[in-house]
Amino acid sequence: FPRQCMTPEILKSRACCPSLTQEISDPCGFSLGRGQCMPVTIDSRPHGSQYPYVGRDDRERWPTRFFSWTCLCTGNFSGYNCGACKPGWTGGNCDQPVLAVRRNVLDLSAAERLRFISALNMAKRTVHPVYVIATRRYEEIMGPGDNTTQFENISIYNYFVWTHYYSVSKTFLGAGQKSFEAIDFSHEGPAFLTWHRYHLLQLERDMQEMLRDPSFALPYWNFAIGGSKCDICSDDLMGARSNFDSTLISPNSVFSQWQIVCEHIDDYDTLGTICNSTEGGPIRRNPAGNVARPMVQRLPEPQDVLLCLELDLFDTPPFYSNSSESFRNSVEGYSEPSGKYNPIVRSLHNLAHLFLNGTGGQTQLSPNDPIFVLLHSFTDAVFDEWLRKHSADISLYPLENAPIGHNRQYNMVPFWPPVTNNEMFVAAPENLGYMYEVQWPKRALNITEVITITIVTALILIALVFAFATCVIQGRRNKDEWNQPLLDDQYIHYSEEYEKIQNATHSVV
Ligand SMILES: O=C1C=c2cc(C(=O)O)[nH]c2=CC1=O
Repeated sequence: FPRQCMTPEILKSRACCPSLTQEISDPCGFSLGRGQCMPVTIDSRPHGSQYPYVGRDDRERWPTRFFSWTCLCTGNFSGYNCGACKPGWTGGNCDQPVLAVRRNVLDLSAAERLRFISALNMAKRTVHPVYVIATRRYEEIMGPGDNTTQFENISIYNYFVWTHYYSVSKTFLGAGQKSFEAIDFSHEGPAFLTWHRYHLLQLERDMQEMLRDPSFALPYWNFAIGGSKCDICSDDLMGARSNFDSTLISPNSVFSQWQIVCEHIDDYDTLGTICNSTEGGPIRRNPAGNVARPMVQRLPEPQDVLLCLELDLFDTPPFYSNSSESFRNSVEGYSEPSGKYNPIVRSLHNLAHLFLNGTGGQTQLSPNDPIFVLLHSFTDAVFDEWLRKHSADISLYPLENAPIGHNRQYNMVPFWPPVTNNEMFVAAPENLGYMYEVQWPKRALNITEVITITIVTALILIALVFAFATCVIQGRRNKDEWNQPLLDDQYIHYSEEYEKIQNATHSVV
């Protein structure tokens, strides 16, 4: 939540509507016509049966356990106090369009690579200018004393890690009780794509602000290249493998110095606490090194992307990790790329995570490895291509009965101000101020097409051979017919000459 809202008084008031001017009684830039303080709207439709509790988790009916009033901004204004612009707009009045172009990280020049890595490193070291994180559940958020609350500052990049952690953490059911595990506000459901889209957009916008460059764009990693080589694991990009420890990053990369957050998952679950901003151990990464699971030692194939793009339905009941014929479940990677659910399969996004075999392969920790940013940028590019290719309408996104957090109108956890899944189910270039520069692979032919083309080619060849043979034979015949009279003429001619000579010879003799 915004730092400004974390005083005991504002928490108790249940309204987080900061002022944009210095005037306390002017919430949300109201006097400037930018917005006003309004009640939060929440999704009240039924969710799937996977989560059986009511009132046990702060993330239910998000964000109303904490706040029921928020800034609602007008026109192109947005943000926690309506001081920012909607994605795609910039300038003091948010009336200038801007488009960030997300490119293949391998296409960046040496200077662009350096700039991107330095920007990530700066985000890792810069305190988030707006948001602070809760380190306790709501029940324990106040104190110690009357004047404090359990919130901490965090860096821009670690905030990106923390929001992912918070969305996937288990439900604490009480001391000594096992936490409830079958809950995930950002995976295994339709919100997987919309949630991660907003997650990236938030980081991109935070970095744009940090760099004062509204056109800064996150690049992507096309992980669908097959084989077992991590092509972005070089020291000028995400860091090569260390020569000293094969599960660490080379000391020549700045990422070898990054320390991860949220690594004590078991402690949080047992104590009922929440990950804080304390940094700990290094990023671990061992691409293609999971010898116990040969299936995750290879990256997805280019054709896998094309297969999932063919699926017409965005998601299918039960809108979960066992959905079949679902574009979302295929690109997320719990089914075969062509849509068939298979419990032992890991494909596309999941396979890319598991291939990394380390920090980037564990859901509660994965964004600590900056490869996460590039991996999800490509996953989002596939989502955007699917939206475009199928001219997708919001009616394809389930309104109800998806797992908790995944219904169309649910406010994505833990983002503030509230933003629904609905709002991210739109084509990015026209609505969100960014686009992808991607060369999609060419479609491979299916078996019927291969057989048809082989037969047609064979028939054409036979026809050509036949036509050629006919021409040759015809040519010979014609040649005979043309030559015959000439020979005959000549023969007669020579015969006559010969006879004349013979006669002359005889008369001489
Ligand atoms: O970070 C992630 C790690 C994952 C591992 C799997 C899996 O299929 O086992 N899925 C994951 C998603 C992640 O986001």
